Amino acid sequence: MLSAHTVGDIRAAEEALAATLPDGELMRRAARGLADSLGLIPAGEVVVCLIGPGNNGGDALYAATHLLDRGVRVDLCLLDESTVHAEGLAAAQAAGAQLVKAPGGQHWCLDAIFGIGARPGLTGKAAEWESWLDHERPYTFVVDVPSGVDVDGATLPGVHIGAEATVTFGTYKNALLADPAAGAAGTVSLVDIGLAPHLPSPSIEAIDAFDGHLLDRALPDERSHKYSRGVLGIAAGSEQYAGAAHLCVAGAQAGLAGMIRFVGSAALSQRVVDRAPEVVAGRGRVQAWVVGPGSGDDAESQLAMALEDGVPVVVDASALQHVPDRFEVPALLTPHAGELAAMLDTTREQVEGDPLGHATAAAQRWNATVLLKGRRTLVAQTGAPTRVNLSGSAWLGTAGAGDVLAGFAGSLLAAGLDPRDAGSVAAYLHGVASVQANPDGPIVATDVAYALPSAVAAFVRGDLA
Ligand SMILES: NC(=O)C1=CN([C@@H]2O[C@H](COP(=O)(O)OP(=O)(O)OC[C@H]3O[C@@H](n4cnc5c(N)ncnc54)[C@H](OP(=O)(O)O)[C@@H]3O)[C@@H](O)[C@H]2O)[C@@H](O)CC1
Ligand SMILES: Nc1ncnc2c1ncn2[C@@H]1O[C@H](COP(=O)(O)OP(=O)(O)O)[C@@H](O)[C@H]1O
Repeated sequence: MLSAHTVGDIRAAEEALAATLPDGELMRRAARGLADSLGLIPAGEVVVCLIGPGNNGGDALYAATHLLDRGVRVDLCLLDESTVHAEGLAAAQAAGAQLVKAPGGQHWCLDAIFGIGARPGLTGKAAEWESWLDHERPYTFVVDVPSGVDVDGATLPGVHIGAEATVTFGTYKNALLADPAAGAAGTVSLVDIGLAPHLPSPSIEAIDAFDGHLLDRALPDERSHKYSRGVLGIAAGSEQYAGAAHLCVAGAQAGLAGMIRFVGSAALSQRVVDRAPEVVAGRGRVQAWVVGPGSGDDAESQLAMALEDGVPVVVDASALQHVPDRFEVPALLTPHAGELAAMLDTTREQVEGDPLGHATAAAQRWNATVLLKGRRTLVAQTGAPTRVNLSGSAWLGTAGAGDVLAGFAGSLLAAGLDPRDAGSVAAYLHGVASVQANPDGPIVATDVAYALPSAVAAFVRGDLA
């Protein structure tokens, strides 16, 4: 699991760690790690370092001494000569760095304007540097966090640096994992400065290939039978969106439940069973429900029916318009940004501008786990670190992919995972399966469903690493 922490928690941990170390040791570790991560810059090239007033600038100045040692040339632009990290500047200049008035002509750039001490938005000279970057597009590395982003909120309230790569220290920051800020960071690498023992529980987590154990308690064993593995009820699809029923069932069949019951019109049920003969049509006892994919006008009555059973429920698509005031059963709501905007009576742009804030608010508002779909899908639940999904690619933005996800998540819920694990593991494996189905190329939602069972197996075996 990758984890991110808030600025307040990082500062407290850095203080505790620094108290155990000689003066300046933390910055030396950061600078060494940063320089190692800049190995891509060939000797003889010129890198322009944009240096701000704090320790973030200090890190870059000490890293510059290592770059100069291996033959990279370094130009320094100072935001303010009177507040720059003086020892760092002296060290960089002694090693051969040149002061320049403004960036110009360099093909490589290091953003060390602000780190975790930043207020969001760049103005003045820093904003002028950003327009140069935007125009000239040198290959840009960021030190710790892209300058100008909202580090904890992961939003982009004003002018900010956008980069190819970010080198961060100690732990991830919210802005490096969650969108839209994560989109400005490029590829992120983490330098270990010894902070881990001093960090509290994270603000954000991301499942990775080593988290297959999350499925352990929902796996079948030799004593299992179809009922003990969990039965999933699905109320999905309609005359207008018959395909959603098939896709939701296909997603569910790739999960861990032992059986699926489908509830819908006689004609639709017949079509579902024709395609998936393992599915049982009609109501019966279930351990979880999925309601809403393609349900259209039937969504309200289907959700009421599912809630009567008092079991965990996945609420998707049209059923999201009919959620109760507060959920009394474990609930996983799976909106995309447009659907969450309608639920919260705001706009899609507002949700996309602050997914973390809106997903968290919705989780609190409805007493539910909220899985907000997008490039970086979030799974928010009050009182627990929000999970962000890092797997998948833009090819997954294809019709019906959400229906597959809802069915798959429901199947994990029926098999015994809680809504947060069910939603976040489902999003992770859905992304993995989409890439495995056709790396770097087009896919349809059915391809994702067909690739899921082997993604599940590889995750459980630890073979995705
Ligand atoms: N702590 C440690 O032990 C370690 C820390 N490390 C490194 O230190 C970094 C944090 O350093 P830092 O605390 O000095 O903050 P940093 O972001 O460099 O600058 C803050 C200054 O910028 C100013 N300012 C901010 N926003 C602004 C704006 N929009 N426009 C204009 N001005 C603005 C702000 O002004 P103020 O808000 O006070 O008015 C203040 O003067 C961290 O990211 C990592 O790189 C590593 O070495 C590992 C060990
Ligand atoms: N740019 C993207 N990168 C990665 N995943 C994406 C991207 N855009 C959409 N997705 C994923 O694709 C799926 C789309 O679901 P949804 O919007 O509900 O589509 P549908 O209603 O057609 O099923 C979600 O899992 C979402 O996270």
